[in-house]
Amino acid sequence: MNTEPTRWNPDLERWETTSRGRAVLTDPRLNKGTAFTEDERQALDLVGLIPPHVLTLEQQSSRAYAQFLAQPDDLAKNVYLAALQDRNTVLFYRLVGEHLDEMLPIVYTPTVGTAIQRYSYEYRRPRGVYLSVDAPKDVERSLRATGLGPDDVDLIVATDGEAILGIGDWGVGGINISVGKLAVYTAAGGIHPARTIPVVLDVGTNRKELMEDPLYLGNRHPRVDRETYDAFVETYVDTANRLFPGAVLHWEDFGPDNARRILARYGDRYLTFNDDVQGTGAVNLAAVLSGVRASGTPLRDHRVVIFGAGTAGIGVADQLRDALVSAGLTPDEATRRFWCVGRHGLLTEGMAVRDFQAPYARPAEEVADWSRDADLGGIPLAEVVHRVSPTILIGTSGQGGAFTEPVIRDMAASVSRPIILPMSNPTSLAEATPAQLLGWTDGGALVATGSPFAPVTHGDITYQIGQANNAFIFPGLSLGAIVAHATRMTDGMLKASADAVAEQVGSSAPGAALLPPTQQLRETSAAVATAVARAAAHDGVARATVGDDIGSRVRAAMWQPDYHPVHAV
Ligand SMILES: NC(=O)c1ccc[n+]([C@@H]2O[C@H](COP(=O)([O-])OP(=O)(O)OC[C@H]3O[C@@H](n4cnc5c(N)ncnc54)[C@H](O)[C@@H]3O)[C@@H](O)[C@H]2O)c1
Ligand SMILES: O=C(O)C[C@H](O)C(=O)O
Ligand SMILES: [Mg+2]
Repeated sequence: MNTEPTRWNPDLERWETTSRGRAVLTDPRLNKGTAFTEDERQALDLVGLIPPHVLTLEQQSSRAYAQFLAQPDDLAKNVYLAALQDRNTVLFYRLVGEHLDEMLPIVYTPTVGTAIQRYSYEYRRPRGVYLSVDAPKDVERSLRATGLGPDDVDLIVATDGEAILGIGDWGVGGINISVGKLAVYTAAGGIHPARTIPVVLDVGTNRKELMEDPLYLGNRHPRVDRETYDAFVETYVDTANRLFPGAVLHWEDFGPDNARRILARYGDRYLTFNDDVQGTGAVNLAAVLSGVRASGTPLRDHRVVIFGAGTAGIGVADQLRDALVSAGLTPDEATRRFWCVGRHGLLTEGMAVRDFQAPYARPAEEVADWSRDADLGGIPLAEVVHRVSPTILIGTSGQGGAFTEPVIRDMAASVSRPIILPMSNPTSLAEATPAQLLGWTDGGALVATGSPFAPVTHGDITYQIGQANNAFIFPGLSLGAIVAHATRMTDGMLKASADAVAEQVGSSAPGAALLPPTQQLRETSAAVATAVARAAAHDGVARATVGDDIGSRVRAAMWQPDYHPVHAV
């Protein structure tokens, strides 16, 4: 029996609650603050607990916007919005939705990175579920404590905090990347906020300053050994899947080995995906496809250098390679179009590489007379670019400024419209800024970046900078899977998401962005979800019927930030 005092009644589209008085005001799902109607105030025992005048949601939103603008800096804005989210779900999403361009960078990349680093200092209230490797027996109890039943959850985002954006290990503070991704899911993908759970798997931290910080809120020990780690992840997956069998399991910001191992272990058994590997691969493919269109050179003729051969970099390579195969190359020919550069330079045969990097290692004879850098212990980016003359250069290294002027000028010397995608986050870790890239290539570069950048004027053209961030993929990807009742996330669904994003880019006129504008993220996500649901049906993993009305079904499934009646029971 469900003993929760509050439930959403989907048939009557209203909340039903046995709570009264302050308990109603402290539940962000129910709370409307000064917008509670006279009748609700009477029925829910709120009379006298809120000032008498009733405001509309629109009035509340414009007041909240003024409060937001009055915050002194981006971190304070993030904290302000988090507090609003804790008080009033609808108002939070109404405000964020009305100012998506301005607020996405606050609740999500890049400011979410600062909020994670400052987590134990800015802490106000808990949000989400904190699972500790030291208490695996409590995993079930903690997930049940959400009060959600088997049919109540569409999506769980989990991180272990080891590889947050490009800023590394931030332990329990990682919960904020799960929270931030879910905010994007709802604001941009219309995922019902009450049907999601943010999770952090606290397996310790290797950051000494956190372990020694008296205010640090996570487990104060190093990350556990692999066996303990795997057993804990297994407990999480089993329990989450048993309690919430329909939910998408989203993995975020795991270290490269764990990210790949988890995906390999669970990808074929559950409805699950790794955002950094697969979401990033798909958004990169979308950016490349629209760049290729603008470059005038067919996809099958491109050469790709990827700087940063980790979770994201190889995820990007894998999906791009599949696209080259679809464009007519053999798998082997396609693989040979990639030169991947890691922390010891170009991946070459004979180097100690990770198994997922191995297919891209270049033959020793090819590079025999290429110059090496003794400090690096291998062939540096500049030499690779000089030898290869790539048409596409992608940054997934987390090394701010790594695309230097000589490297970019060298690339542009042989390619008139080089596609250059510095995808690392947050902003300070971008491999180059759009202004630099457009300056060094005299406006020739086709640029998109992982973090948001303002437009750049060069000569008499103003260049819009598309954001090659997986935020263009994951909301629609999961929404499509949810609407189709998919049982797996297939490669076909990922490819469909990339194609759908690329199709949303209308123009390849000079200065046009390679990706759709952030302000249109809701429309883009609806298009992605529709394509993904169709792909799920095509791949035989959809349990729901996916017919001609799928576009309208997707739109109807998208949650909107509007107040609904709160009914006293
Ligand atoms: N735009 C997006 O949607 C998106 C998505 C995921 C990740 N990213 C960004 O990509 C970056 C990497 O993330 P990740 O999850 O792949 O991390 P990761 O740790 O798995 O990979 C980083 C890789 O960079 C390489 N590297 C590190 N130092 C280097 C150096 N000095 N020279 C050359 N290579 C070096 C290594 O090969 C390493 O494997 C981060 O900044 C992250 O924000 C962007
Ligand atoms: O979180 C983002 O902004 C994109 C990506 O998942 C990342 O790790 O950088
Ligand atoms: Mg990430």
